[in-house]
Amino acid sequence: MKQNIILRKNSKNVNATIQLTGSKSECNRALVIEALSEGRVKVTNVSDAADAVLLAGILRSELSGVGGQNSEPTTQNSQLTTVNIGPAGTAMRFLTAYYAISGEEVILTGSERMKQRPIGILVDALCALGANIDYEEQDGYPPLNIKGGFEQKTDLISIQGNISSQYITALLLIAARLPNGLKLQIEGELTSRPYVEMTLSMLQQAGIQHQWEDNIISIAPQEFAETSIWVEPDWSAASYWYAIAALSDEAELFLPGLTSYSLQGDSVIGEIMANFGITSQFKDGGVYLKKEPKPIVRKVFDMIKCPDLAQTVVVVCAALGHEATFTGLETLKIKETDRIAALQNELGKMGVKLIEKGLVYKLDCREKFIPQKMKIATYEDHRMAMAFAPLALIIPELEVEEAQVVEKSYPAFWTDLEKAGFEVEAP
Ligand SMILES: O=C(O)C1=C[C@@H](OP(=O)(O)O)[C@@H](O)[C@H](O)C1
Ligand SMILES: C=C(OP(=O)(O)O)C(=O)O
Repeated sequence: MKQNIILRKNSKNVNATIQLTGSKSECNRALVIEALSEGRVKVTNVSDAADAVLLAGILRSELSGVGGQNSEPTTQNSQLTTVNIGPAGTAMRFLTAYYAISGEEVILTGSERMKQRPIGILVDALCALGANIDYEEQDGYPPLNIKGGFEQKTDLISIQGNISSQYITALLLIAARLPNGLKLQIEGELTSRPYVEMTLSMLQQAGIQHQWEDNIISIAPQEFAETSIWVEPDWSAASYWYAIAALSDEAELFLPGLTSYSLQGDSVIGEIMANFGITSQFKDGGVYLKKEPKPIVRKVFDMIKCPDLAQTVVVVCAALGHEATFTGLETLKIKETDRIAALQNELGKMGVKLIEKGLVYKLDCREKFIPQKMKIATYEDHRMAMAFAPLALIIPELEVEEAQVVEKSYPAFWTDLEKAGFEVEAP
């Protein structure tokens, strides 16, 4: 279903309790751990995010011995199983490592955009370890033909750290199941570092120990523990509620289940949004957000540890006319869309420029205006839809194209906005 929606919000006050679904990142790791543990580890609070539901469908049908042959994303011709993970980047990367050691031969593919998202660094690392993987179309990109017959050639692998942390996570997830374990040497800067820490913490919850010394992470061959992993609510999803609070006159929001000790690096949104007068109070098993207006002084935001928050924070700054500078946006061009170009196009509709100067991006709000109506294109990117939606607090009629994109990580987003007093209508 492709559907545009129109958002309106009569008052600038927001008061609601919103139960967010489970973290897509945590859930995707937990599902791979569950599958690799052959059922010793159980996942609870599985996310509603479409990417996680898809991955659960694939991996849980494998667990039950069906081999996924009749499930939706998995099709079988005479010899080969094809697994299609659509737009799910983490699932693509994690399954590449998973199938590399599983012994099955599969074609692993995804959406047209997925075929433009690089995977060569991970494939090279897996092949150096002993996997047999061929490219079906373009070298360095999905679809992949992942063959059986893994024979470990080495336990020491070097990997470039600045393109995507997902390659590193994918390798760490399978490390304990490798006959000789893994020593992973990370070369250069490590982008999205909290996601690697999340992986190691979750492996630890599942009984897998590691050492991290300088730039080498080591995991010995080990058995998974008999345990369960509870998936926390999604802090990246929470960021849109912080943005709503930041653009409101008065906001009192309660997000149950979120704690200050999260595995998710995106929990830093509380600290970021404190600059915009949003307080976070952790009590009653969740977080209360409150607007306490104050002048915005922070001028520089480094997003290298939390790239998924970039669109949220850039849009809030643009809406408030706060001419901030952003760093750490290098990975945004290879996500669901080129997020830099998408931001530039859509912010341009309100006269705001996002100017690229090498690795630094500056917002120029000198020609900013607030239109009566604005139509936002979403570029098959859930975060474009959700990051721009809070603008309905300042733009009388905000149309969001292909609003179903939110399903990737937060399917209830539009109904949650209705709960908070937004009008959500078909055009
Ligand atoms: O490991 C993960 O769950 C993720 C890592 C990040 O990707 P990169 O490491 O490619 O920046 C992030 O953007 C993505 O949404 C989820
Ligand atoms: C980049 C993202 O996801 P993925 O890489 O898993 O497609 C995201 O959710 O913002």
